[in-house]
Amino acid sequence: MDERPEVIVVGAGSAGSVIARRLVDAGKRVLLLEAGGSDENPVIQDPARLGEIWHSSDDWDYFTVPQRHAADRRLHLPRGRVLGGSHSLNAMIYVRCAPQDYDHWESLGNTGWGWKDVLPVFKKIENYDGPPSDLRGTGGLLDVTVDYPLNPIQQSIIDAAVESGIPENPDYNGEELDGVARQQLTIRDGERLSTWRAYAAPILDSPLFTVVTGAWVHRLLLDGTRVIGVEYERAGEVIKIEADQVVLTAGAIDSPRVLLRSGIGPATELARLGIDVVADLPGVGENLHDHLLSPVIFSTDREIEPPIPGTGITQSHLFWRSAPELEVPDTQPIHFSVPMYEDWMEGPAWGFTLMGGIITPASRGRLTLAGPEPRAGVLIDLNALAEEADLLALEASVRQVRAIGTAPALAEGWGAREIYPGPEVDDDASLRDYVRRTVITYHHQVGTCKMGVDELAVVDPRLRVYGVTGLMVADASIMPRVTSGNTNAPTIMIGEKAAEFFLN
Ligand SMILES: Cc1cc2nc3c(=O)[nH]c(=O)nc-3n(C[C@H](O)[C@H](O)[C@H](O)COP(=O)(O)OP(=O)(O)OC[C@H]3O[C@@H](n4cnc5c(N)ncnc54)[C@H](O)[C@@H]3O)c2cc1C
Repeated sequence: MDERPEVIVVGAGSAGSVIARRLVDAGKRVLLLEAGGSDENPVIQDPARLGEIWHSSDDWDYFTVPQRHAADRRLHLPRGRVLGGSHSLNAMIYVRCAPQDYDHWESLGNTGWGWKDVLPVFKKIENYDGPPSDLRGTGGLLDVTVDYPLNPIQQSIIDAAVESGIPENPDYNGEELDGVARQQLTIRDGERLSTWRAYAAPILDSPLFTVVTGAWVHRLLLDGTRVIGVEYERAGEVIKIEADQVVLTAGAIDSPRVLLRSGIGPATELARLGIDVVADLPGVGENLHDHLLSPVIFSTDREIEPPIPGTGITQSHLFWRSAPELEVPDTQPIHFSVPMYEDWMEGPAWGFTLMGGIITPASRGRLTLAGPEPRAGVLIDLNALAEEADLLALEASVRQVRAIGTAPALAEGWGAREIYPGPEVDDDASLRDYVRRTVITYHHQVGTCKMGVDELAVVDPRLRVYGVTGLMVADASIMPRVTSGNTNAPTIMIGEKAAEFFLN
């Protein structure tokens, strides 16, 4: 870019790609800085190869600190370090989540974020190929498909859930979430469709748009409390670049990381790290939370087919309330056509996995810098399963999917036999122990730069960072409370809202 950018967007992930597109469309000169590289790797584009990218150079490959309530294990937190961000390595499931989630955000003082406000944004995003509905969008940039072939085991899992008393829901993004359903996926022509591909890549020819990959932003540049640009490292060189505005879209781990390195965060902690305090914002890195899973793995009498080309290893899930009085479903089991063994597990090559899962966690953790240097790393404490309520809900979800595995469509249709937890896990205490030993992330970290009007809020309801000017944060980190379901669609919505705020 020869001319000075008007806006620097940091991170070409789910939200950043959307914001960049909308700002360029509105005539802004945008520089998009992405730490990772191209998304041309065929593993990324093939929906069936989900997971192969973990621990590769396209994964930030974060780990938590040992989790006290999860058998002292360090949980792996893959995050996309590549164009498309985590949308380049996620399961592509599109869930708008519950209307009550957004009404709750609004009730916290976040005017403009209620369901009535965000529903039109979701409709604008979508190009949905399911049955027509006033609640769904069809002209958006992001293809959302339900029109794909199901692996036979996935159809049997849906049938078994119905046999267990769970209603089938033809559109969990419609009237209500509850029920078992085939997943709606962001796939186009059999290939992953990230927001990078759907929004940003088509405007690469624009003279207003510059994308720099391999550009790892170390910190913000400030003039007093005014953000005037960023400092980034590329191929060993440290580069400073100025702009009128900076939008941080580095995700729930890296956005707070950049803020902390820039002196924006809890004053006492920054002082301890030897970082000059620019703005004392005690909420930066706090309120970290995530959805959690625990696997139930079954063997089968007959071989399960590998994924049909262009489809993935998970194609169905269900939303269920572990207590009927709950306002929204608190569990979301997800179903895989393969056995998802942990390192210490063994079993046959084919089988299937029903993951028990919780989506309204009460536990809250935090993250902070391990040291002041960019490479010092980050200490991530999810505090997984710290709250009894989370354990109870996850145990209920595991019990439910164990029962689904015994329904005729699976037990008789496939000879399904539970191998993990297995028959020896037959009472409450051993189930609790199993859940603590096997809990893993659902990959939905949020909340570390939360939006709000209280003393722990990092951004205001228009996503401007408190205490400084010229800076927005607009990604999954701003969610005050995680949505009841997968976080990609909500994050894309946040990107769209951020662009609207920026331009108006
Ligand atoms: C394995 C996995 C599976 C998932 N499955 C699903 C799913 O099926 N459905 C769903 O709804 N959600 C899913 N999620 C969650 C969803 O993908 C995320 O919530 C969403 O992508 C978050 O978007 P974001 O914009 O906040 O961050 P990201 O998409 O992670 O984008 C952040 C970007 O910023 C870049 N970046 C970070 N730091 C810097 C820096 N300092 N300088 C420059 N660039 C930087 C990163 O490389 C990245 O490209 C999954 C996540 C994972 C990891």
